[in-house]
Amino acid sequence: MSDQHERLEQAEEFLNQCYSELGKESEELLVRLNQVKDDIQQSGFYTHTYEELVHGARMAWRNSNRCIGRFFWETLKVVDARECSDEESMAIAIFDHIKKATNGGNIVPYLTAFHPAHEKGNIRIWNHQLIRYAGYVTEDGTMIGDPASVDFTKVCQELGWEGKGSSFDILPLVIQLGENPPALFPIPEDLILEVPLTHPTNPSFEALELKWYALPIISDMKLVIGGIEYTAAPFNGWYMGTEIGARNLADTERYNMLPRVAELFQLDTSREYTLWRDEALIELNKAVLFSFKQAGVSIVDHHTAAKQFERFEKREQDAGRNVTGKWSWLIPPISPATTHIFRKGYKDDRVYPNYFYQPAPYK
Ligand code: HEM
Ligand SMILES: N=C(Nc1cccc(CNC[C@@H]2CCCN2)c1)c1cccs1
Repeated sequence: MSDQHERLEQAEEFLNQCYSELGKESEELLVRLNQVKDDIQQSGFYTHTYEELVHGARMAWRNSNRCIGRFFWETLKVVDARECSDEESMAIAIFDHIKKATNGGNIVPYLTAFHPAHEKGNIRIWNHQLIRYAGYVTEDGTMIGDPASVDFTKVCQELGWEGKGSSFDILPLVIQLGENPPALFPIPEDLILEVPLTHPTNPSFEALELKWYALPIISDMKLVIGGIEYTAAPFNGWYMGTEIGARNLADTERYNMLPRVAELFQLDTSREYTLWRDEALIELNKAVLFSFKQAGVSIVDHHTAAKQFERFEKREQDAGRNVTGKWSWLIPPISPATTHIFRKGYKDDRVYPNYFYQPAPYK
């Protein structure tokens, strides 16, 4: 099938569902379908109305099989940045996204949509997340910062960026428009909200000098709505505590903090069966949730998140829609069997609109 015919099919499927969910009259839908059919036959492309873009981005979140946070899918705010045609105006739109989404700690889920593929040049944001810590391997092979960022940190250095060399250097924004060379923008420090980590009952915890950033904002996925591909559409939510406490700071191939936490709590690390790793994990996750709450920064624990997901499942059933999911991502990394998710099966079917991985623009 030609990609024009394919795009028309995807457009019709999306518009039918979108207009039905928005309760629009069939007359309005028919007019729109004819217009889109003409546009695609003329140019192989069509442009979403703002309303279609907003609802499409929300549907894509609702269809994200790996996301436990989908209860809030209808609250996603969408900024239309499709007019941005140069790297500077994109950087400004991205800084504006960070500011509005952070909202002093009371995080608001936002998505900013830059112009889709097919128009002007293909836009890519090279960052995995807009706010993330750098990773360095020193000459003697020691690791500083986030090991997950080592490759991207090297790319930023090759583009002329110089980090301070600390464990928590915020990486610059890297934007590429079409075949232009990538443009590099340090993120203004006053836009970055961070939470220093303390423990509710162990005051010596702060000696670890740990912190994490408040705003998780994914910037390397592609939003596909009705056959139109938004290759730069950064979106943020708030963190689930385990992402920071059970993975980012705990994984041996990330900040690998469990031995240091065990030492602080004087746990017996001589044998696995003392479950010192598990105890250190719980203390670290308690510290993350406690610190974010203390700082007035939105975060959700994995038990509450699972309960919200259960309410999402019920509401989707009531709406006559099947809930698709990827079990291995939906269960939390600690105490998974204490959630209802553990005992359920989910079909990992691909439903559109949705968010997708795309090849790294550098390597
Ligand atoms: C509002 C609070 C939210 C919470 C607490 C939340 C929670 C999560 C968690 C814990 C994951 C698994 C991440 C991992 O294990 O690396 C995830 C995945 C995902 N979420 Fe959400 N989410 C939220 C909002 C959003 C929003 C606003 C969107 C998009 C509009 C979204 C789309 C996704 C997608 C596409 C994935 C899969 C990412 C991948 O495959 O790597 N989520 N979410
Ligand atoms: N809370 C969040 N966490 C999240 C969501 C999507 C993707 C990610 C990052 N996932 C990739 C990492 C690295 C491999 C496995 N997990 C985190 C959100 C980020 C943006 C919106 S919600």
